[in-house]
Amino acid sequence: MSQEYFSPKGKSPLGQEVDEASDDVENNLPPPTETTNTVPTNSATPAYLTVGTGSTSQHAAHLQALLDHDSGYGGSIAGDTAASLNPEVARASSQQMSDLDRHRAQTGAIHQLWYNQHRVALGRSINRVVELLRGLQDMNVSWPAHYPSVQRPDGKPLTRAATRPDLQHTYSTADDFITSSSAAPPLRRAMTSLEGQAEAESSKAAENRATPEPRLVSPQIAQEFSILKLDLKLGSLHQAELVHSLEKSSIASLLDGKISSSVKHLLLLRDRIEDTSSKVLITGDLNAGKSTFCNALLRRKILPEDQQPCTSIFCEVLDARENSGIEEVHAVHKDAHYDRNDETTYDVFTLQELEKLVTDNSTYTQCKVYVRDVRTIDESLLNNGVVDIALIDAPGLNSDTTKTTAIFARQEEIDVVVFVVSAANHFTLTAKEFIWAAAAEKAYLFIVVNGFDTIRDKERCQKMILEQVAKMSPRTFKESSELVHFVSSNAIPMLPAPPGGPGGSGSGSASGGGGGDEPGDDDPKDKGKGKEALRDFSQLEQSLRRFVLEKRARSKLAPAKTYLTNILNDVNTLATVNEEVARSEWERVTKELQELEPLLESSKKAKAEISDEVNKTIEETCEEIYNTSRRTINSAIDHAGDHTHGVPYPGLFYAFEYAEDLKQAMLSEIAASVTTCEEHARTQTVKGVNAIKQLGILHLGNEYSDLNFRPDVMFRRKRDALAKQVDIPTELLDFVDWSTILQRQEKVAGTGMALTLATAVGSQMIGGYSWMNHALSAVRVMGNDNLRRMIIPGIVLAALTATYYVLNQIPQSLPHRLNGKIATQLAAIDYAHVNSSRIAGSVRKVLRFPADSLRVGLQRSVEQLDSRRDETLRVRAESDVARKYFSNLVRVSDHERRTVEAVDLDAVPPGMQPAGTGGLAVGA
Ligand SMILES: Nc1nc2c(ncn2[C@@H]2O[C@H](COP(=O)(O)OP(=O)(O)OP(=O)(O)O)[C@@H](O)[C@H]2O)c(=O)[nH]1
Repeated sequence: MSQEYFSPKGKSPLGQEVDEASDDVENNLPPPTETTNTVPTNSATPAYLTVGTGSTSQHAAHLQALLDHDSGYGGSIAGDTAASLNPEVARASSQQMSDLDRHRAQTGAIHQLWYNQHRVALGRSINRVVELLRGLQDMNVSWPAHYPSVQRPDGKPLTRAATRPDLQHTYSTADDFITSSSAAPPLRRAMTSLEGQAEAESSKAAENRATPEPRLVSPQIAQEFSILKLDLKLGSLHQAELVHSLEKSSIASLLDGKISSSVKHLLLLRDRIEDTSSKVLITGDLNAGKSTFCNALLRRKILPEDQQPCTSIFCEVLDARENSGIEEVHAVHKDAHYDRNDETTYDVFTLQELEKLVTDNSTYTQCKVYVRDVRTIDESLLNNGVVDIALIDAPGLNSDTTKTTAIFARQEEIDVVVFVVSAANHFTLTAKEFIWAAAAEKAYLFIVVNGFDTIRDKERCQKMILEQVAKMSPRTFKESSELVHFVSSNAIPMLPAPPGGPGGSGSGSASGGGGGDEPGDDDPKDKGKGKEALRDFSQLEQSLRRFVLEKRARSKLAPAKTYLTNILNDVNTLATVNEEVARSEWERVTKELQELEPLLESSKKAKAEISDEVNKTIEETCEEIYNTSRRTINSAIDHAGDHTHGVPYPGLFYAFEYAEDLKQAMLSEIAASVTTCEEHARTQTVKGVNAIKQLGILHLGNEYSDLNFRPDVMFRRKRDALAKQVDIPTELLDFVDWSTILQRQEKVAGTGMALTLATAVGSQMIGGYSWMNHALSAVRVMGNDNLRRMIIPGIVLAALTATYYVLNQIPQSLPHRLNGKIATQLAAIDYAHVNSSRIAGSVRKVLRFPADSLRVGLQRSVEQLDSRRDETLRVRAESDVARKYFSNLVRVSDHERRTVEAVDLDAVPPGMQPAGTGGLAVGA
């Protein structure tokens, strides 16, 4: 306990000098009219009230109440220890103090209540935002969230006149967005097809489609996003190139990663605001005096100071009470998660070994330095009785460490970032970069301009530094009197170290310059400077204490509030964009569906109708071809014997050859009729194919695949050769055309005996009965003798005549005779039917190809329309869910954002006076 180190005589641990310094400082205060201090200086009121240029009793009471209430140390005494420990003084003011105590307790309670309200409000907001983000993550899986894209492929920014739906940078707020979206063309997902494009597109299909233009955050929108902004500074690729190269799925997974880390961050923030400890990160340029500043805060030389860069690891200075009161160093192993109760995660060193430890950074990345703060709870930062504070001395910023420190600073457990800058060097580029980054994360920075003792023109230095601060962190500048301090850390005298502890030899720091007992300090000029430096430093300490303690709502809750506001802004922007996209997609697919439904119905109907029509066409064509072929072939068979086919009759001796030639000619003629039928069938087939093709083009358009029909290939195999295989042997009787002869005989009967005889002779050959009757009647007419004399020559004559006649009739009779035989044989094999069927069959086969193709095409078209409708329905359902989800998200995130914004951390708790710049201490 710090009280342990109080002088038994009631002296300050600093000795008389401190009292003097305080007195001197008080003497330097402006007249009471300017800074009303109603608290008597000899009261038990903290002596720090006398430090600075002015304060009010309310603020003193406020801080004291805060300390009393929060610390549980009751009316702990601060500042002027001589006065505070004087029992006389305490007794004299006991009555007055009891009122003051009550007031303090009251204001403390109010403050605590006020703080708790804010803490609970932000804690609940964090829970709700985590839920929102998890919901968004789920949604991002089923409906990959759209990142607005306004970047044109040609790099030119979009104008309002641009036809493509876009997002303008004016969409920074929901209201702006709505206004601009009403004027601008509707937003679309970059992957969404434009209006008029027939095909519906699902998220999945969209994923697979090539990205026509970047879908990522445009430079403008990128400005809008702070947390969900996708970090594209990867590799050597230029950001624009990277944007172009990313697919929707990649963006979705990048966003998912961002949301996950944001949820993690929020959970840590929640833990953090529930936690009563506070961490102060002390960072700055190399050799700016960070370690010296830390030591000055502790009033002990704990951390090594050197003119050359020496701090290479993060040193976290904690109250030794957190380590069972033991002062030691825990050097945390690389990659190990520090656990004080697990000694395998660290090595233990003494405080004296710290110097060696911080300069050797090969083994450890950070160390925990447990020290006993020798100061009182109202002076001490570590041992303040309210919250557990840890000071973290970071390595100096350089190109290697800046990123690490920036990451460190961004950690949610860092409540306050104290930036130490050398008064001589001002802000370096690295320092500026760091502050810019940190200012985005932490609402306020605490800036310590160190080494002020080395500056001659102090005013100019202050002016220049403040100008720089204004540019880098306007909010910090606005409260510069509280947040920007010009000090000389090495001028702060060290207190005696607690028994067994190092540092605090009672002298100033190594470089001297400050108070202490060192020789030379007797110089009144130096003494004056030392007191001035001490006063400035005390003011800094008070501000820092206020910043960490009194305003811990701000320092502790502000990061949570800032982060919540930022993430809710991002979520709101993202939700607004996606609601628009989902709505326009829903409208598009709904319209598309209205066109698709009747198209599908008519396609189905057309498919059935066309199928019937094509079947009918095929059947009719084939029937016509069959009938025509059969008629033609039959006719050819019937009339094959009507003429000699140009075959010359070579005479009796070649009658058999003649018959053979004739037969072939007749068969050829019949075969030719088959070819004619095939020709006809070919022509009809071409017509049929064309008719089907027309139907295909009409109903399927370009999708109808032409089968490249070649009519010349039809009927290549001569199946009609069958006719040539007809075997008809020529017989003698074939040469006699009995029917002709009989006709003739009937015409000439009774007119010539010779003919009658010849006929009779001939009839003998067939043994006809009627001829006998004729012969008997002739015998009766001529008498037996005459008959006997005539009979022989008559018979000869008749025979000769008949032979002559028959031989003469061959060219006329043979074709008929042969034709009859051929017809009989062809009828036996059903030649006409077989060929007609074959031809019609071929035609059917040929026509079936385009018909089947048409049917398949129509079926495919119906199926495609069907699946397009299903897909469109799916997209509509998806976008409907997305539309409702994002519209709700817009509302909820906006409401939540307002709830968070309503948590006014800067406001003064009700019933309490403002504790700002006019507070306990006025800045330098
Ligand atoms: N004149 C003067 N010198 C100072 C002041 N503060 C620190 N120094 C000196 O500056 C040098 C560097 O101080 P450190 O505290 O080691 O600086 P640091 O920023 O911790 O250094 P690294 O952590 O190594 O970057 C030391 O020699 C200090 O004595 C100051 O206010 N005035």
